Amino acid sequence: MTAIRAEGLYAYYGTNAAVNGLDLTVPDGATFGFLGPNGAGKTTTISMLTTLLKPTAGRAEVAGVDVVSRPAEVRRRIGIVFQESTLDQDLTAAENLRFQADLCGLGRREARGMIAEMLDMMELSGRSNVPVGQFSTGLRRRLEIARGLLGSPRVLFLDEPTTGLDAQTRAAVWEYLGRRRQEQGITVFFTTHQLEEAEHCDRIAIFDKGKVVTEGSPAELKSIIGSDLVVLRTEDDALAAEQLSERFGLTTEPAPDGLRLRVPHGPTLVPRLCAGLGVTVLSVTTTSPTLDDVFLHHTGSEIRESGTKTRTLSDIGEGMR
Ligand SMILES: Nc1ncnc2c1ncn2[C@@H]1O[C@H](COP(=O)(O)OP(=O)(O)OP(=O)(O)O)[C@@H](O)[C@H]1O
Repeated sequence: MTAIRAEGLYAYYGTNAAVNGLDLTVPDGATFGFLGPNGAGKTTTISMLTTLLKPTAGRAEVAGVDVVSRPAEVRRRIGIVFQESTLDQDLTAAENLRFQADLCGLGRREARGMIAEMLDMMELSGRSNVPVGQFSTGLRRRLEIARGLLGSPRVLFLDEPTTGLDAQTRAAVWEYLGRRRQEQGITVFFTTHQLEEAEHCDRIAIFDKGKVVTEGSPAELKSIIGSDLVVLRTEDDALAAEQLSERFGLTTEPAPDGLRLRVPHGPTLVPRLCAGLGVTVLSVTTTSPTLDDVFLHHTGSEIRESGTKTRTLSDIGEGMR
């Protein structure tokens, strides 16, 4: 079964198309990353798929149910973890979950069992009676995920689930989600603007300006870039560039860290290059394509937020192929 299917989905705020004709298919049981920069329309997409916002046009099904015509049924089959915390700070961890269990319509006995199970799985059992106001950001996030999983959803939606978490807590959250997915086969759909996070996915859709620009597994998407970046520092870079062009037909670009070139398979080619050059090689590094490269390749801009180095298409070798 398909967990999520969207066809020609649009969301307008006034005249601004936040989601601009989205087509999407998420297989059952997948961990699917919806990757895009700030303002791309990720939250708006999640809002439509979770029935919180009515699409301006188009249709979408979640767990086989239409989000517009049968919203209550969709809600019974999904869990949501919002970008901002929606926990009640004055209630304890267990009370927050009990409140959610009531909303899910779980019976008393069933609720008690599930709450204990969730707290245990998220390693929060020892804190069940602590008010959430006393929780760290990481603990709150864990509790929110526990709450999202409480009604045994078929599809769990998470909007930027690990934003603001340190690396250790982020890793723990992914471990919990992975375990849950294995045990219950749920589909995990999450948005992120952090490329490292997308490595946890079976599939990724790169989303920009309200549209999916490409989709596939991380490996498939990286293979589209198809080449490794080699940075070569020699005793005479100008001469090395000349020889690489004449002897190997390779185009290079001078950069502050050395000569940059793109080759199909760096580890195989680099020893041949070094041996064939009549210039002493001081250092050489080979880097495989990253999702950052993939994003840049498809959108012409970087996903990273301002304040970091701006790269251009030539950095990923667009001009060399
Ligand atoms: N309630 C609203 N009213 C008007 N415009 C909105 C509203 N919510 C979002 N937008 C606009 O729609 C576009 C998409 O916003 P959205 O929050 O869906 O993006 P996002 O990809 O989730 O961004 P972020 O990563 O910053 O959360 C943006 O231009 C935003 O300013």
